[in-house]
Amino acid sequence: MNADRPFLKVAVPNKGSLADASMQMLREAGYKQRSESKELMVVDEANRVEFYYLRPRDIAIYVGEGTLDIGFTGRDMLLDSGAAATEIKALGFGGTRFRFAAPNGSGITEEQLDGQRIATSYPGLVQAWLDARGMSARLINLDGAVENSIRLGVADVIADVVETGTTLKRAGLSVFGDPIMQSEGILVQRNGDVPDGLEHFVQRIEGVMVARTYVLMDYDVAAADLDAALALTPGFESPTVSELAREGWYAVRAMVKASDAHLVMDELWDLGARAILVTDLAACRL
Ligand SMILES: Nc1ncnc2c1ncn2[C@@H]1O[C@H](COP(=O)(O)OP(=O)(O)OP(=O)(O)O)[C@@H](O)[C@H]1O
Ligand SMILES: O=P(O)(O)OC[C@H]1O[C@H](OP(=O)(O)OP(=O)(O)O)[C@H](O)[C@@H]1O
Ligand SMILES: [Mg+2]
Repeated sequence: MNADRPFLKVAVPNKGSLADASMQMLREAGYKQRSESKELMVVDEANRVEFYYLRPRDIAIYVGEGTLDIGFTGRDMLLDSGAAATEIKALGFGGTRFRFAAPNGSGITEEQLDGQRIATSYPGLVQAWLDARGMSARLINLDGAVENSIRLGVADVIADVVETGTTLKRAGLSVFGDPIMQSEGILVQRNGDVPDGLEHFVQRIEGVMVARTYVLMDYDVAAADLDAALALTPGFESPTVSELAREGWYAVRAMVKASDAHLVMDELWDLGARAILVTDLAACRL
């Protein structure tokens, strides 16, 4: 199958918050992944894909330079890097906000950032935010643990990734102003470039995302209640309706959002549907 096409080269985070979720998604999509954390690359011969394990911050750069075809990274890291790469798919994990924060009770506002020392690991994002407002500040570029920088006297405010807010709270800091951006794990490709094999790769990832979010629901319903039941379970495109051996009854099969499944089952039951079954999806191609 596709034996003559070149191997698709895919960058995967080797550590950090996106690494496990990216590898898990790839495994669910049927790809071979590394079995121990020291492996730098894996060749999946059967699927004609090579996986390279890299720092998440570097991934958009490799893809933008054309060394690798596509990669898993964070939206914040892509924009911070300024690499010639484009987001092609949001992946539904690694959700964070990028925000300014200052010591509790400081009362500082965004308008007062001119001339301040701002510590961050994302200088590209912060500089773009300042430029857009015609402001200037001294950026203190740190590798990580940015929340410590104010206490240690190298900065007045920070701009950093916030997920639960626990790290900020422990450091005695509070966010101020609007979020600079919302981030999540994304798939990136080189600007304007559609490498061979990309379509199937993206379809597999989309299949995993749908299989995670939807369940398959089957139920039996009397003809008189069929329309009301179908309105509750419109499916992804259209539900399958088949006649039952029992006169005047139908069997229905439809995809339902997993988060709504129990509510939908309650409502179907109330309108007279019976034998309501829910099945997890292992994979799909829609
Ligand atoms: N606590 C978190 N929860 C979820 N996603 C996060 C969290 N921290 C960072 N991220 C996201 O993960 C991506 C990579 O950040 P991460 O902190 O994993 O990289 P890093 O700082 O280079 O690695 P490390 O922290 O291991 O040195 C970014 O897009 C970021 O928004
Ligand atoms: O809001 P929270 O749930 O506390 O998560 C946010 C923290 O997680 C990340 O740190 P990480 O562990 O990646 O360390 P780093 O700062 O050294 O990158 C990020 O840089 C914040 O510090
Ligand atoms: Mg980090």
